[in-house]
Amino acid sequence: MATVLEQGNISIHTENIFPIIKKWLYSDHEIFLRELISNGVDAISKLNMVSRSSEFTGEVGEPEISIAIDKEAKTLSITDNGIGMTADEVKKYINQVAFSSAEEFVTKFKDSSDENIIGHFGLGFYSSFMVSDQVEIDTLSYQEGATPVHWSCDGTTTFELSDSERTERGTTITLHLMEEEAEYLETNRIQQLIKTYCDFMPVPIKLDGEEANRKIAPWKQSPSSLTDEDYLELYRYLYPFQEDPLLWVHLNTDYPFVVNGILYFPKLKPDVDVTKGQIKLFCNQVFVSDNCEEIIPQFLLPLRGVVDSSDIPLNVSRSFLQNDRTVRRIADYIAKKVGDRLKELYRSDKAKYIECWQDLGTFVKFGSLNNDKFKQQIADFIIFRTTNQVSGDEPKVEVQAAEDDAWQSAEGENAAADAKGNLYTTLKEYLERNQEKHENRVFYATDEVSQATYIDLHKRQGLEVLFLDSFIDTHFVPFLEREYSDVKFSRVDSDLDNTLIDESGGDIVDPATNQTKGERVKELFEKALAKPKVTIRTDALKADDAQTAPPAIVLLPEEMRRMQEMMAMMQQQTAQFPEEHTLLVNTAHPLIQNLLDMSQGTIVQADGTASPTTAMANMICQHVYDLALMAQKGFDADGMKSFVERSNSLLTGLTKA
Ligand SMILES: Nc1ncnc2c1ncn2[C@@H]1O[C@H](COP(=O)(O)OP(=O)(O)OP(=O)(O)O)[C@@H](O)[C@H]1O
Repeated sequence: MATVLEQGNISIHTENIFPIIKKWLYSDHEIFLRELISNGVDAISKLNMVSRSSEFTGEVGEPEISIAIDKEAKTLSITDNGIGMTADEVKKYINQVAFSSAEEFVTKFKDSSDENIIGHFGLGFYSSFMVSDQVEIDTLSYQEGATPVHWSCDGTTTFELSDSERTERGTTITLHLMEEEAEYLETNRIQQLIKTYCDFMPVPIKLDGEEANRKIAPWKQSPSSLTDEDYLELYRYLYPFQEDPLLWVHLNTDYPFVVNGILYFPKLKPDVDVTKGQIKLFCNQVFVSDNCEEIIPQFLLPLRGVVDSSDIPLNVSRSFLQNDRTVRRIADYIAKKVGDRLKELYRSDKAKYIECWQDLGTFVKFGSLNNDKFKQQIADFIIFRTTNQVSGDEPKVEVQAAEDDAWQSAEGENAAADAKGNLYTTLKEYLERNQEKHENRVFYATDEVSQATYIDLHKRQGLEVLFLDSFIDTHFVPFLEREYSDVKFSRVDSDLDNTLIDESGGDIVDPATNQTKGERVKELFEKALAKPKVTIRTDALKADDAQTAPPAIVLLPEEMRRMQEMMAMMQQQTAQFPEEHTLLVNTAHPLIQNLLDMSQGTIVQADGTASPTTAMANMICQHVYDLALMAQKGFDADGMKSFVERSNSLLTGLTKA
């Protein structure tokens, strides 16, 4: 073991460290006002504590902090009618940097009050030297027989303590502002600082005799004492000119840490940068910062509102915060409360839940992708718009008031409708409902317009389709597949389910050609299209009336399409329509039958060119293909050009006498 040569205390040279404290302790000069007003509020809280403990029997009076500007003398003064200081206390707490009275005080009076003390580090007062050449304190303690004290310091390590003329209990701090800090002699500037930092402090702050702060912090009140209007009013005040929020969560806990706050779910605007938090961080009603990024879990950043906690260490580096155990537990607590609120809304007012789903959905999905605990908490409350219909011509479910269960469709199934009559379901309900028809298989659509033909095809055969059509769903489908590993998710335009195919007719071999109908159609299209990358598949699609199913549809194999989408996303491009795809020709459609009949009559002419009928049949094949592409929005500019040209020549051919 090494021998200890010497032990001792590390010393600090005040002359060297003092300029650092004054200059670098806080990044913004303007926070000096927040620190001095906080000290005033603390002094008033302390007086309340003392008076409740019966140590002080005098008149407490109306608490007040007043700010006065003297432009001529270039001074700014902050006066409170709080506890004041004796000469000894000034020596103890002011002359000793980094020595706060808070701990001593709270320990001594812990039984007599629930007041919060803001300052704890014993540094805030010295921020006044960031903007002043000289600072004076004029103070009179509440203690009986106390004499008023005057303290003055010009920013060096020497001070002066003398008697004062003061007659009223409390403290006045007078700052002699530096030349370059003259902005703090402007009433507007001070007003703005009070609004920013001290608006919700519980004591009236008077500037030029007028009260300049709101005083009431609704998040510190009990939720039962607040009306919806109170919550909305606070939101409108904090975020003016914004649409009203969808709903809110009131955070309110004292143990094992103190957190109060109100978080609002805003309507998500596409132009809002969700990586930049808009939640305001407070500590004992004092505004600290406009971003809570280190404290709030990332997926909650789109939320707005207030988080107020005296347990978040504010004077440490922000990156350190993320690793702080209490901060992590606070973050978990907030996430859980948000999940609870959604769960509660889902259970108590589904109509509203659905109404908000457009915005909530993105948020919930983002949260599920990013936070495991939240995912587990919310899993059963993720809903999807569905094609599931109320049977027959019965009217669709009306959105109902909370007391009625809007989830119940006319059929008594678990689905609910929004104001437009669109029905919603959870995945669990979908799987249960469709267990017999297609167990562990989910059909989904990502674009109601371009996939309309396919959706219709599924609907007509009684197959339920879910809409996964928001931008986040590209990531959400693979996530669902991981979560429900035994369930297969197929987009409506990928491989068709067997239930959509009519196998009753069989495909009989025609003795004349020795080919089945399917084989003949395939050959016809392969020749006409001459596109080796397009696979021709033939099937008879089920339909009540053969005309209602399309003559052909384009299918994009699920895996291949996803791969392409992913590549496009990585290259930050929009996915192109894949060259490789399948054209399913519906052999049950009369048009295809006609086409086959027509092509049978074709003969190769003596000069080797195709007869007019062959040319027409080719054109129709191409046209059928283009129509299928069109239904899929799979056209490019060249495709559109040749489609128009061909349409014109087809019509010309048809109109020829
Ligand atoms: N207006 C005041 N009235 C009475 N006491 C005061 C006043 N201002 C400061 N003090 C005393 O001086 C001490 C040091 O104040 P300072 O602002 O430096 O630190 P703090 O408020 O304790 O902590 P923090 O650095 O977190 O603000 C306080 O703890 C308090 O005892």
